[in-house]
Amino acid sequence: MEGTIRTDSAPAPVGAYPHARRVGDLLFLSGVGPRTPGSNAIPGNVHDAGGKLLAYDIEAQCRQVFANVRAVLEASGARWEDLVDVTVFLTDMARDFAAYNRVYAEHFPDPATAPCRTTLGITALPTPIAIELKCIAQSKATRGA
Ligand SMILES: N/C(=C\C=C\C(=O)O)C(=O)O
Repeated sequence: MEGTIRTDSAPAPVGAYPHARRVGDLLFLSGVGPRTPGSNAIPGNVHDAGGKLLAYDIEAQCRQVFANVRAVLEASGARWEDLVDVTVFLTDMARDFAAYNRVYAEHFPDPATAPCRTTLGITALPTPIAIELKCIAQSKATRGA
């Protein structure tokens, strides 16, 4: 079955898009960052009294963004192992690649079964986050939405 997926288990979209869309046996996820579902808080972010971002924790953001991807997959009836392609956007490649790469490997310990991956450095993301993931999974509609 084809259609869109939206779930309260992942951070609310910041625009006019669903969390995911199924087309045949493929599931396309919208870009998702490390906002906490419900509160929208970004784990590890430190702000001054005026709300200016003073510091962030890339490891905490990585762990939350992977949790958010998992939540969208599960809401779609898919599993972590169904991921086939992951595009990762980092706002500061020089500062964050090593920590991100380490946490990534914890989540995909075996390269033989891991999804394809592409990592890009970009100048900005729509929310005050340092990482965003764009994922495609293969998952039969019979397993879920
Ligand atoms: N996917 C988009 C933004 C996601 C932001 C976030 O999860 O914090 C978009 O604007 O296309």
